[in-house]
Amino acid sequence: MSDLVIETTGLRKEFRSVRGELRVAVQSLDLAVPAGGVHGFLGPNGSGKTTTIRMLLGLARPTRGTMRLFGQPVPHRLPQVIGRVGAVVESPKFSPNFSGRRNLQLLAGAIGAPPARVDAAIETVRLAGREKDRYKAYSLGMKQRLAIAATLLKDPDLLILDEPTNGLDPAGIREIRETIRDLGASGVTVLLSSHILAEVQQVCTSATIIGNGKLLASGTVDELLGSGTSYRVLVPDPSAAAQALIGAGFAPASINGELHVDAEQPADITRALGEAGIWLTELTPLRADLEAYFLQLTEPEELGHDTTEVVA
Ligand SMILES: Nc1ncnc2c1ncn2[C@@H]1O[C@H](COP(=O)(O)OP(=O)(O)OP(=O)(O)O)[C@@H](O)[C@H]1O
Repeated sequence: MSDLVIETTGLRKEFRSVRGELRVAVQSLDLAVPAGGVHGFLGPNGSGKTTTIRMLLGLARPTRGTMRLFGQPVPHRLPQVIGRVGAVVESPKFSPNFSGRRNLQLLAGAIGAPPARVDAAIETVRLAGREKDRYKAYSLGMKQRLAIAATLLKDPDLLILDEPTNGLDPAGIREIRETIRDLGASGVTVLLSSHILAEVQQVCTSATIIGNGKLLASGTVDELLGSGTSYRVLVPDPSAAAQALIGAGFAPASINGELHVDAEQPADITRALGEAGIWLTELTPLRADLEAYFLQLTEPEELGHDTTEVVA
């Protein structure tokens, strides 16, 4: 049996506007989320993250393609696996005049979860000490953490969080990120949808990047960043340096009077130039983070929706 917690193949979702225009929200999406850790589902606004999540949870019907949760085909066998899945996709309805704890107790009663799980969930999302305050007195971040606590009541193996830090202030964002990291470390598989690159880089072990509903890249965050990086090399005599680098097996590019060189390690560049008697004035990594990579992948996609594959 597959050890993937989430698997989609050729997933596609089309919407038709009131004027009859076709919009392809998700196209040919192959998503593979391994068990354990926090998996980022990264894409700009409108790239199809929520639509994909809604299909996985049986809230929207795919136009085409297959989906599996814990190896079981969904939506066909969703009733058999949904008990293992917790999801925060939209703001859940809590009673404003009840405390956070009371709200969780009511929910636990409704789904038949053991009462002891309420306090465990409060502890996990770091609401202890504030659990007896009324829900309406909670900050947005606390409300979001209570929503996560609600999903923990059934002790899920998979937690799906759609943009959980949206609308939060920096302190709220930090608390949610710490909570998500804790959950990933505790053995729950988390799918974290986000349009924030830094968030995925900080919190996730692996990620899938989508743009315009299409898969752009997938792998561990380290793989996505790549072991090789491009460096900007500043030297007093760029043409002499370019000759030396070519002689050492590099392929330098001259861009606006600067040399850009791909290398596994910056020391490889320093050594090659040093051996030719050329001393650097500056050596700067050009793709130091996921952000540059993400922009490089998604920028052309921002131009418009590709509906060229619409013909069914
Ligand atoms: N019910 C719907 N009817 C028509 N179009 C829709 C519907 N739901 C989503 N879309 C369109 O599908 C595309 C993908 O939207 P989706 O909400 O899945 O993106 P997203 O990546 O979750 O973005 P965001 O972070 O802004 O929520 C968008 O162009 C959106 O307008």
